Amino acid sequence: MDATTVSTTDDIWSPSWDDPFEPTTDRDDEFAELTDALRAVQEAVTRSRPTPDAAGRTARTLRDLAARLAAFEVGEDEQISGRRWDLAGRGQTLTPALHLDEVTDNRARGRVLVGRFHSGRYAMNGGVTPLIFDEILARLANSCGRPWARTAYLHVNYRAPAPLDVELRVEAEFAGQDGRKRFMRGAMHHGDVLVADVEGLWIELKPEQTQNVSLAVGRGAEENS
Ligand SMILES: CCCCCCCC/C=C\CCCCCCCC(=O)SCCNC(=O)CCNC(=O)[C@H](O)C(C)(C)COP(=O)(O)OP(=O)(O)OC[C@H]1O[C@@H](n2cnc3c(N)ncnc32)[C@H](O)[C@@H]1OP(=O)(O)O
Repeated sequence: MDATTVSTTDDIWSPSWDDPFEPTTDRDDEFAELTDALRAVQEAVTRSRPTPDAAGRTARTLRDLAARLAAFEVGEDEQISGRRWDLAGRGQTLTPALHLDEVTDNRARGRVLVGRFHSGRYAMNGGVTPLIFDEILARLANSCGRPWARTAYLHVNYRAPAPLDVELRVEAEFAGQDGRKRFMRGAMHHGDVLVADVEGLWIELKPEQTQNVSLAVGRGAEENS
């Protein structure tokens, strides 16, 4: 079968794959594998032009997987996604996987490669650049045991289109502190080309600001009703 032929036969779309919910012992980092696979699905869906039949079958498979994972649902403080600090991408798939090579108390360096899933037509989508900057600046702002701080602003300058499928270098610098305010700077390069730069402000949270804001919003709504 050549690469342009789309097969809708059952041997392709009902593969005899391992049941992912059967316990196995031969994988050393199953959750990392799960998020890598999810990224692969995001990329493959974006790159494909399936027949309606193939799209429908794939959708049913994905919905089935979502329903089966729902059996393992936990609260946000117990979830793994976003909290795997040891992994590029932290076990989440919203932000492209950022490989951090260095984080000190005042500098951070990393690498990222984005595919067509994050494309804004032949170059990185403009909303993705702040996601990557937020990731590296937040990691630096909150590094070395500093109390938690949240983003107050990110000012991004887009200097050149960011190419897809090549490694981009991302750097961050702790530019200064004034009380609870932490001033951050960052830049993204492709080779020698400056793709974007950023200034950001992080504000150290007061203890009451580290609570679950969704619950606070819910309480407010009840009180107001
Ligand atoms: C337990 C939580 C932990 C969270 C952190 C996780 C980090 C994990 C690390 C790595 C992960 C990788 C990636 C994940 C990223 C996650 C982090 C985000 O993206 S956070 C989501 C987006 N940001 C928000 O949702 C903030 C929403 N805004 C607020 O909550 C408040 O505005 C807050 C806390 C930022 C400030 O509110 P106030 O009431 O505490 O502060 P006031 O007293 O108004 O201001 C303090 C000083 O800051 C200045 N300021 C505040 N906002 C400013 C602004 N926008 N521009 C300029 N100055 C501002 C003020 O003028 C003031 O300055 P003067 O002390 O008078 O000199």
